Amino acid sequence: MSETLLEVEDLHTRFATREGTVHAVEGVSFTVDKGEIVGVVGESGSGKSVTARSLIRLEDPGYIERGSVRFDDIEMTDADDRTIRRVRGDGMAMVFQDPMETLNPVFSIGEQIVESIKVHESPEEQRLLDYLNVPLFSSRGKRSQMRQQAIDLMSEVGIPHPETRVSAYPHEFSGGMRQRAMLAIALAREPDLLIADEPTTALDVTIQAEILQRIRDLNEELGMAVLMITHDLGVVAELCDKVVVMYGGQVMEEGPVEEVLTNPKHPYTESLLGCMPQTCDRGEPLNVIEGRVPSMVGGPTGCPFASRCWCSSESCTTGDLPTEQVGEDHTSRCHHVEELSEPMEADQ
Ligand SMILES: Nc1ncnc2c1ncn2[C@@H]1O[C@H](COP(=O)(O)OP(=O)(O)OP(=O)(O)O)[C@@H](O)[C@H]1O
Repeated sequence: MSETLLEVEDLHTRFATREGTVHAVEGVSFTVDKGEIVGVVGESGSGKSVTARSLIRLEDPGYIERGSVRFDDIEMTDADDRTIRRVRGDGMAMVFQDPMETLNPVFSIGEQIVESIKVHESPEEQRLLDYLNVPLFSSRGKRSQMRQQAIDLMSEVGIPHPETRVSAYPHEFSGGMRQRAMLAIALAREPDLLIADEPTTALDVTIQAEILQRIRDLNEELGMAVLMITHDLGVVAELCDKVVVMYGGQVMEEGPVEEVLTNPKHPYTESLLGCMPQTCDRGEPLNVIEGRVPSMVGGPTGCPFASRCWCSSESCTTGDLPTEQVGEDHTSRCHHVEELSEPMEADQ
């Protein structure tokens, strides 16, 4: 039986703004099992990044209002700084869309990977010795061993000539190489869960495919679970075991990838599928979902997708959404699941 690694339950994350309270994450629940690859998909502004950041307690300037994030039996929502640091040291690691958010321009890539190895090997000691201004690994042997580890990690993520590039600085790397370097920094912590927030969005398709392949290899070789945040259902289809479809800060549909993509049970998922280049006619403009993502100020009333949905009714504009069990491990939060189309034929 699969073992749950991460359990998110009824998570609410808010931002206090001048316009009012932004309900960025509104009662999100899902799980990630050990070794599983889960995709979180949705349009821009649907709450994917804020959800991901809340898991690893990087929600600031937002705040978690309520709900639970249990990682390997640790409750993250009220964990102290030491516990959070320990989890970030070797439990959950995050890769961001913009590598410059993580990479420090004044240190070489190699130094930054070594720093990550140190944090993984000894998160508590590191902190104390940093405070005392004493280097943790002072012996020459240990230093060269870690440098070699950094080179191995760079080679692992597909950086060519790692022996020379270990001394290079972030500005000397291309976008794709920076993304790989960031992956190496995250992997140095040997995380049980890698959270990857749109790690390939800014890259061209060939490099995107290579990085996704690396992530899949690492998942298979190391048994590392992955939470892949993306707006691209193609990435989900290629990489993930399970998918969580988000809209308006809420989970609209969740289930095994093959099942959700061939037999969607939420109009929003159907709409997203209809916008994939693969489902549009050649030479024709891509489909778009009419209307706009709703403002999240003040929180939702009814289904956030109601104003853009072809099958919405009065019941959709008020009250809470039902969670309908539509298959084994497959749920949809829609009043009209029965009205949605039949499963697609395999040859379609
Ligand atoms: N610092 C902030 N202050 C106020 N609101 C914020 C802040 N960060 C995010 N939000 C709001 O939270 C909501 C969810 O944003 P989030 O970045 O999680 O969406 P997303 O699905 O990840 O989109 P994208 O794919 O563009 O990153 C949006 O309405 C956004 O405007």
